[in-house]
Formats: sequence, C-alpha cells, structure tokens
Amino acid sequence: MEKDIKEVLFTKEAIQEKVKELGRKISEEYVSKEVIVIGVLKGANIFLGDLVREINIPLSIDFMAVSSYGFSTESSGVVRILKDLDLEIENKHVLIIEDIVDTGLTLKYLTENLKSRKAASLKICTLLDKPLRRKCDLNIDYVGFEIPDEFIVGYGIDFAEKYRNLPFIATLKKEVYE
Ligand SMILES: O=P(O)(O)OC[C@H]1O[C@H](OP(=O)(O)OP(=O)(O)O)[C@H](O)[C@@H]1O
Ligand code: HPA
Ligand SMILES: [Mg+2]
Repeated sequence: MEKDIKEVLFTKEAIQEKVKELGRKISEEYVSKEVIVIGVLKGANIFLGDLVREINIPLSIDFMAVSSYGFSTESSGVVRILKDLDLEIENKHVLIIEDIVDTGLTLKYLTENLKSRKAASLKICTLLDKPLRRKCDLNIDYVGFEIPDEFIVGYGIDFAEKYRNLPFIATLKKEVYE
C-alpha cells in the first residue's frame, strides 16, 4: 500500500490531536442534550469510532450507508441509500459524522432526507473538507482539516475499497487511479 502513497497530509498523531479537540467542543456544546450521532458508512466508521471516545456525554450511535463514488474518483452525483437508520430521531439532537465533504452532494442528499424526520437539531461534523470541489451549498458545523483539491485515502477513506486501514491520511500517486 505504502508504495502507492504520494504524500502524507496528516499523521496518526495529528489526526488523534484533532479528534480530541473536536470531541471536547462537541461535549461542551451538546451537554444535557439527547444526542444521536449518525455515521455515514463506510468512510466515517473509523473517525466515528475514535471521535465518540473523546465525547464525554451520553449519546446514541446509528449508521446510514450511502454510496456515490463506487470504484471511481469522481462522484456519480447519484446518492443511493444502502442502509437506513435503525433509531427514530424525532426530537433528538442529531450530529452527522462524515470522513470527508467533497462535492457536498452526499450530505446535501442526506440532510434533506433527515430534515423531514423532525429532529430537534441537525448538525454536521466532518474530519476533512475539500471546499474547492463543492457543487452545492452546505453548512458544516465542525471541520477537522481543510484540504486541497486532491484525491486522498486512509483513516477510513478508500480508493476502490482499498487503503481504508492506513493509520494516516495521504494523497495517492496519479498512476494508481488514472
Ligand atoms: O461530498 P461528496 O462528493 O458527496 O463525497 C463525500 C462522500 O464520498 C465518500 O463516500 P463514498 O460514496 O465513496 O462511500 P464510502 O464512504 O463507502 O467510501 C465519503 O465517505 C463521503 O461520504
Ligand atoms: O478525496 C477523496 N478520496 C476518497 N474518497 C472520496 N470521496 C470524496 N472525496 C474523496
Ligand atoms: Mg468511497
């Protein structure tokens, strides 16, 4: 795997520090609220696992699975729900956890879908934000790192289902995906 890496953008240690900082902020802002965190599978799985252990207030965890990239580096623009929530979110404070916001189309679709379920509040937390690629308006409440317009992998994020288990976040060599 390592031979395919162009540049490490965030080390394991830098990620860990940022996750702690986000966890502290979320713990303060959601204190005494009934919170459900929703992880967007599969990419957010590893971030969510680390983040919830840095949040020191009671919460529930649920997942949605959606996919729009498949085996490509370009969003298909068509977001499909592969798994819906198990929990009811009516009157609950919902925090969506994402690994990366790129075009924003995944979260646009998800937030529109969840709005109709009458949550008390709906916010977004993403570890990575690639604002230069945005194709729609999206308000993100918690951002770990802003990144340039490059295809990245690691810490849950894949290319063609590979590299999710890298402990760091890195760019891929062009020849790997072209
Ligand atoms: O802002 P966007 O352009 O919509 O891209 C962001 C989404 O794309 C990736 O998921 P993907 O659809 O590849 O599924 P995965 O999480 O299973 O890898 C990533 O995990 C985000 O959910
Ligand atoms: O840069 C990326 N890498 C992997 N998957 C992604 N999905 C959206 N953007 C990316
Ligand atoms: Mg993907």
